[in-house]
Amino acid sequence: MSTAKQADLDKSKNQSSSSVEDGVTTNTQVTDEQIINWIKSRRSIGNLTIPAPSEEQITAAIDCAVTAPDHKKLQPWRFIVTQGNARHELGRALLTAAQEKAAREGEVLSDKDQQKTYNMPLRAPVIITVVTRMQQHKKVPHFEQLLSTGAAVQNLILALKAQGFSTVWRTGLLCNEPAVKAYFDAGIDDYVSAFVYTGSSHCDMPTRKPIDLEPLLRFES
Ligand SMILES: Cc1cc2nc3c(=O)[nH]c(=O)nc-3n(C[C@H](O)[C@H](O)[C@H](O)COP(=O)(O)O)c2cc1C
Repeated sequence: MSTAKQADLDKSKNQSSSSVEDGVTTNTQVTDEQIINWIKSRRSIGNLTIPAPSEEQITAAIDCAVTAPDHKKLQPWRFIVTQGNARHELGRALLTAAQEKAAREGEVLSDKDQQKTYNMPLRAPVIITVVTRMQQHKKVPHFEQLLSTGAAVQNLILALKAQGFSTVWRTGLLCNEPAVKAYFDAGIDDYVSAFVYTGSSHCDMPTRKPIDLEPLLRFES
C-alpha cells in the first residue's frame, strides 16, 4: 500500500463510517483487503518522540489488548505506563540491573555503558510495560499465559497504530533481572514480557521486504 493510501486508511479509521459534509454523505468504508494491508504495514520504529498518546488513548489501546485470546480468562497481564520523570526511575532500575548482572559475570560497566543504560527509557515519551503475572491453573500452563500476553501486546501495538502512534516492542537482556522485576512488583514466576516504547515518528514508515511463505506454510486436506 502506498504511503498516501496508508495515511488515508489511518485517517478514515479515525472517522465515523459515514459523514455529512456540505449536505453530501460520504462513505468511508474500509475493505477487508485494506484492513489486512494495514495490519501488514505495521513496522517497529525506534526513533520516537512527542506527541505521545494521552492517557485516554493509552487506556483505549489497553482495552483492546485485554481482548486477546485468554484461556480460562485468567487475565495474566498487567500494564504499567511510564512517562515523564518516572522514566528516570525506570532508568535507575535498569542501571541497577545492569550493574548487578555485570558483577555476577565478573565485569564492571564503563561510565558510557552506565549512562546508556540509564537513558534507555528516554528513547520514547511513553513506555508501556507488560508483565505476565503467572497464575497457577491446572488447565492453563504458564506457556499459554505467556503466549496470551504476546497476543495482548500485539493488540496493544495495533490499537496504538490505529490512533496514529508508532511503537517498538523491546525486552533486552535486563528486563527479567531481579532489580527490574522488583521495580514492577513481578514475582519469581512472572515475566516482564514487553517494554512497548510508544510515541510519534516523523520518518517515513520503512517498507517491509516480501516474506516468502513457502517454507512457513503447509495446507493439508
Ligand atoms: C518479545 C520480543 C522482544 C524484543 N526485544 C527487542 C529488543 O530488546 N530490542 C530490539 O531492538 N528489538 C526487539 N524486538 C524486535 C522488535 O520489536 C521488532 O519486531 C523487530 O525490530 C522487527 O521490526 P518489525 O516489527 O518492523 O518487523 C523484540 C521483539 C519481540 C517479539
